[in-house]
Amino acid sequence: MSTQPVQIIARIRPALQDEQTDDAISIVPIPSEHALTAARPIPFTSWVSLSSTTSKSGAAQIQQSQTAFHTAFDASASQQELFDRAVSPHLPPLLKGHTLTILAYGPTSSGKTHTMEGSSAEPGIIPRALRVLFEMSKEGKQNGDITSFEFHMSYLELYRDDAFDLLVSQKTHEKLPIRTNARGETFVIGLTRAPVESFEHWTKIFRTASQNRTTGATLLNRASSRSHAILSIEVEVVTAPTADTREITYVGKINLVDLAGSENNKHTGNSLANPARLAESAAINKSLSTLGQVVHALNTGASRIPYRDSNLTRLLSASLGGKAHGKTILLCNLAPGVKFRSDVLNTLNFASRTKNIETRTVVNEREKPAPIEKEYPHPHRPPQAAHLARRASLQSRRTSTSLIPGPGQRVSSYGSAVGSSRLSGFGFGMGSMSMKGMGTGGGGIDDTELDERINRAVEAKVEAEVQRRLQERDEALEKERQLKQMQEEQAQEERESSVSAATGMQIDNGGVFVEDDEDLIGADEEEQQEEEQQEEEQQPMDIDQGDLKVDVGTGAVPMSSPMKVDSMQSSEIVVDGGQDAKARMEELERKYKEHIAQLEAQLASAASSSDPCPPPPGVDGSTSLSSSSSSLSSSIGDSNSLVHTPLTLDTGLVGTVSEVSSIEAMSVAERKKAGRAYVSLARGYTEKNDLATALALYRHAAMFVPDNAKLKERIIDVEWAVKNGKSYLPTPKRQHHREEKPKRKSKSHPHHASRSRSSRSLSASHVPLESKENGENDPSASAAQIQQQSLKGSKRKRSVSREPTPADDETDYVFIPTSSTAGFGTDLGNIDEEAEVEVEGGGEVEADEFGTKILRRSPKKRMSLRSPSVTDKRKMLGMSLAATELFNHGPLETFASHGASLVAAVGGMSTPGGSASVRKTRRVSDLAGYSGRNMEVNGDLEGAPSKQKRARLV
Ligand SMILES: Nc1ncnc2c1ncn2[C@@H]1O[C@H](COP(=O)(O)OP(=O)(O)OP(=O)(O)O)[C@@H](O)[C@H]1O
Repeated sequence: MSTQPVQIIARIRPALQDEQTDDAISIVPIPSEHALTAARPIPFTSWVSLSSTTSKSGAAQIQQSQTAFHTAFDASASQQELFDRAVSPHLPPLLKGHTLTILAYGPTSSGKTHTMEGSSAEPGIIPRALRVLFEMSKEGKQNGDITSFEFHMSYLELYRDDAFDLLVSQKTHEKLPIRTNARGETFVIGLTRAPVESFEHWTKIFRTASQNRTTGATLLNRASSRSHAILSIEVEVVTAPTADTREITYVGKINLVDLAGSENNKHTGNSLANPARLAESAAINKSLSTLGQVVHALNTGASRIPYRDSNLTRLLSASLGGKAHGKTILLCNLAPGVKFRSDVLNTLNFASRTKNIETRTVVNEREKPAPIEKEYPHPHRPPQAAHLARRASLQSRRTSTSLIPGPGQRVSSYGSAVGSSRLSGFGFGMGSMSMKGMGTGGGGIDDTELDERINRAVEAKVEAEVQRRLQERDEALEKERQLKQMQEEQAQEERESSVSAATGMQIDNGGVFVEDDEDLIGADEEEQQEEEQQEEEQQPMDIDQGDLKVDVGTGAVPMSSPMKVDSMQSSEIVVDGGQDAKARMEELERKYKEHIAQLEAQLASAASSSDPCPPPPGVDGSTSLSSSSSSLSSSIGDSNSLVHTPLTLDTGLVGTVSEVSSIEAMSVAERKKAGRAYVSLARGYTEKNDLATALALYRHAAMFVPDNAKLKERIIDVEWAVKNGKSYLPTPKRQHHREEKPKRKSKSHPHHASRSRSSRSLSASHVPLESKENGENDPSASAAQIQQQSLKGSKRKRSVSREPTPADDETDYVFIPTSSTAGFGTDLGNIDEEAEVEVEGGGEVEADEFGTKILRRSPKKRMSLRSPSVTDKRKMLGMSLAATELFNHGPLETFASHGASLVAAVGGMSTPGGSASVRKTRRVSDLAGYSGRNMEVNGDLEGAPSKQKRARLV
């Protein structure tokens, strides 16, 4: 591919009327010796000499400049002479697929428009070139060299750097978008591409279009062009086939650019009085400045050519520099006179830089595809066919760089342009075209395809943008959701804390729990944790947004209606489900009390009879819990709805079918809890020496934990004692301090104080069972005494007067309720403070940090402190509510396995608290069975009775 420099041509116009003539600018032919003696002939023929001038002070204002031009025309040169010497020689190649670009450059009023367009009397380069092109085409057709030819034209102006279609009426034309594709090819979207039938036809179109161009009057030019005008003529010529070649289609193009002139506002008279004119001037000068920068960058070999800095340079990029192809002529119009000296100097400098720019010569041709491809489809294509096909493919590829579309679909609004269409693209470069014949030739890009490509590209970009925004929105929503979830979790934790506080259940370092028969059931620390975890997983109880939904796992009886728990209430659960719920709770409480009273009556009856567990009223002996016909579970609830079939387990225990099935449905943790509850209850009877009842309860406990060896041994021991009429008292339980769990969540809450008080109320409810019947050892009474004493003392350290009781010899530890004599409801007001309490009269009372005081009679034995986990508390609450619900509505099967044990455990400890003062807090927590389990004063039930134990028992 050959290259060629930009042709630099100068033309100085004659002085106009009223213009002074001087010799400031002169054209001097280059002496022959300069041109011919050089080793390489100098292609320039003329020098344009700019004489120096001096100011009044004598200093040189403008240095003399001599710029060599390929061709220079003085004021005497006619339009015809200019055309013949500078343009005409370059036209024939257009019919062979070449591209020619002519740029008219120079200051305003230097004769650019005159040179390009001219007048009817003195036509300029454009009409002359068109006439010649038509004539050559016709001549070629006449002599048979050309089969056919077609002309198309487009005409646009860049007004203030915006493109407007001059083939559209100025009233309706609108700014057209200019696009540059990935290959750096620039085109104008929607530009009309009008077919031209003849030179006359073209003249008519062009004349009308030129009237659409924006012009304005300045001091220098009454019809000054205010825009850059670009006329593009495409010439498609189909040559006739010869003996050696087939039919070839050439697509040549000539771009004729009439640039607006650089303006000196001092000379043109543009002022603030006419801001629009100033803006036009600024736009013109800016675009020309960018053009100069582009030329300078090309000259200096800069890595970046600022084509994109203006639409003018974008559109001229195909004619200037790197990717430019075709021949480019820079026609520098010069104006005479001192007045134009500086503008002329700038033009000369521009020309001087431009002449070093080279463009590539590219021929845009397309040979008619050989039909052989159809006759010899691949892979059986003969060598000749393959060669032709490859050649055609290469041609197509070469022409596929074209941005000039084929016949457009859009009908031009240009009146006389019959069959005209809107160009969807516009380009300058050689070979940058795909003409009408391209479609049949299979190469190039036609209008439709180009539009489709553009649409696809735009759609892809739009889609990508939409996707990006959607993703951003999704991310924002996800963040919002996560934030909301975090807030909900936080709120729920606070609610749980509040609920725990309301029920008297501590989340952190809760109340004191005395380890009872855990060892009997086998709940060591590790197992406890595992159990809690299991509970966490199995426990579907959910506290959400104030709705307390209770489900107690496998033995679950969901609440028929979620109750709102108002966490703001302390000391007791306040059912915030309206008056109905409140009434229902009161009804449940009433029924609960009735059952407690009933149970106590049964127990009292059992104690006075030989049957340790007499059936409740209305229940016959078949509904037994044990072989001794105890019917504790059946005594609770409506027994008529049960099928009580005695069932003997391998433990020797008997339960009902329904109860066994319910037990089977329970989780391991639930079974253990139920077992512990029964063991606790049994212990109470053991300590009352009601061994028959205790045995029945132990056996029933074994139904829940049939594999517990310790429990089996306990049963054997008790059976032995019953059988032999001996008393039996379990060895005091080994005590140990269970490590308190770290706080799960400790959040600052305004109700912490009340929460603590409520928890202490629960702690105060931890009254040992043995105190029930032992008046002297009644912890309530003791607590009253101690409390009265403690109130007299200091907050931090008080002396407590307490007389040793006989029971102290048997019971190692006594719980001292600190809240009230009844153990519930009344706060002392000083229980927030940790206190050490000295016990007068032997022993000492310790208080945990929550105020629950423990009388330690023997320093050898200590209480075991354990805090319930959150899971415990949840379950406690859930089970208690479920049990309460079961009282009223639930199936007895479930209640028999859950509620019976719970209520039974509660029944053994309720009396000390005083039923009259039972509050909801107590009711709920007690119903959970937790209090009964943990309040038990222990004996050590580890292992089978030793010989010493047996001896003692005997
Ligand atoms: N070679 C010439 N012979 C006679 N008159 C000329 C010649 N060149 C220019 N003129 C006259 O000079 C005046 C200005 O010319 P023209 O409008 O072509 O300048 P221009 O460079 O196009 O100005 P602008 O940049 O402001 O559009 C016109 O009246 C035109 O007829």
